Amino acid sequence: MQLEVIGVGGAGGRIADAIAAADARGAEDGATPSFVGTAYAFDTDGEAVTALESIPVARRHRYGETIENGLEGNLQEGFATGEEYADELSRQLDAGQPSIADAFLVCVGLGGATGGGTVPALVSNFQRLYDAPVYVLATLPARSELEESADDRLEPRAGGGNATPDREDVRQVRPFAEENAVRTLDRLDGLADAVLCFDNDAWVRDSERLHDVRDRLNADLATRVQAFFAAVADDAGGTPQAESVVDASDVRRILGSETAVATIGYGSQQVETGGGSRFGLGIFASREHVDTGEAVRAVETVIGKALRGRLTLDCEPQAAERALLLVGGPPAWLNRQAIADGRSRLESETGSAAILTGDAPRPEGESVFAVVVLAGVGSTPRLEALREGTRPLENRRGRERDS
Ligand SMILES: Nc1nc2c(ncn2[C@@H]2O[C@H](COP(=O)(O)OP(=O)(O)OP(=O)(O)O)[C@@H](O)[C@H]2O)c(=O)[nH]1
Repeated sequence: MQLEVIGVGGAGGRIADAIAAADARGAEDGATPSFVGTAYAFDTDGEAVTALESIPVARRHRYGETIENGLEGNLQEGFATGEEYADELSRQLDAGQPSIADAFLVCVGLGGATGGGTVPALVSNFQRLYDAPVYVLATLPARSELEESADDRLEPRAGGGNATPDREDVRQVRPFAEENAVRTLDRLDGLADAVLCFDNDAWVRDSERLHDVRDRLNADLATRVQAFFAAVADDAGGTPQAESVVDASDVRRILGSETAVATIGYGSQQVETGGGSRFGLGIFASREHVDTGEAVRAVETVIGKALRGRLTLDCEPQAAERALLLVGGPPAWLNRQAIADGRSRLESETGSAAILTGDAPRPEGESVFAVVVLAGVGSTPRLEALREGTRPLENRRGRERDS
């Protein structure tokens, strides 16, 4: 499946960059089919786009030249900027092949103003211009961002003890991040076909600051995005030897077109492939004999990890209206019965009959993996808490407006 990947704002750009990097690595070592058509990064912050590594410079676009260093959390300004620049940004996609994309994946960190402000107008434009679905990949803010910690205040500065926070530190404290996130989600309602969520709060450990670990988080997220979309067949002939092919229209059915929230689970395990891989010997891996019991255990293990490990957004499987299971790896390891059992397990854990299963043979692969996509998960505890946390403020504003 081919995606146009568009990162907007600081987080969006970095996540799109991490996805582009994963795609390039997969294509280079021949283990994973490429799934990124063209990747773009759009930001009001010139420094942030300059710092990217994998998206070609010509596909990075700084907009809003009069805005000096990003919008620093002012979402109202963000929405106005988004409306103003959506056409300019949409035109950037003419450099790629948007008309043949199977879908658009718009990446954004909810909580800021640039990405959260621009993405609704951009998604609306894409819906008008193209037939393919527009999925939003959105991070939810970490609670630790909401206020400055004592550590931040006391942290010694290089060159001698000045506790005045620099610009980067100031931007790590986002008191309105949750409120902004909810407002952007509300704006996306009815515009995006689906919203794939990644909850920063659940992925940052207590002792860590998001800023310090964001590359790790982005790489983890990119791994999941790649495992999912690269396992979906292209129109151009399907995944080689897949017994059960899932294509872009199946993904469309699972993710839906009504801005359903989706979450991704992932598990992988290295397996013995008889030494073949990079140098074209991988074909032997697909032919070699693999002990059936071992193959069954590997498939069961990765499906268990995908279902019971950490999801990109925590939820109970039974909250899902629809679900997709993709199992990939060296063909000899893809035990059909174990995959069928995984499907039954997914059916019973979600209680949903709307389940699709596919396999993704990777002759050059050295691990077995499973991706579970739970879609239509509704209001998860985390999303509810976000909305609850921001409600008093909204009510207060409502009352202020009314008075
Ligand atoms: N996973 C992840 N989350 C990030 C990253 N950077 C920022 N975030 C999250 O995304 C939210 C928005 O931050 P940015 O994307 O930098 O903000 P922006 O859209 O550029 O908007 P302004 O800085 O307000 O102009 C933050 O509140 C964080 O929760 C990142 O690299 N990875």
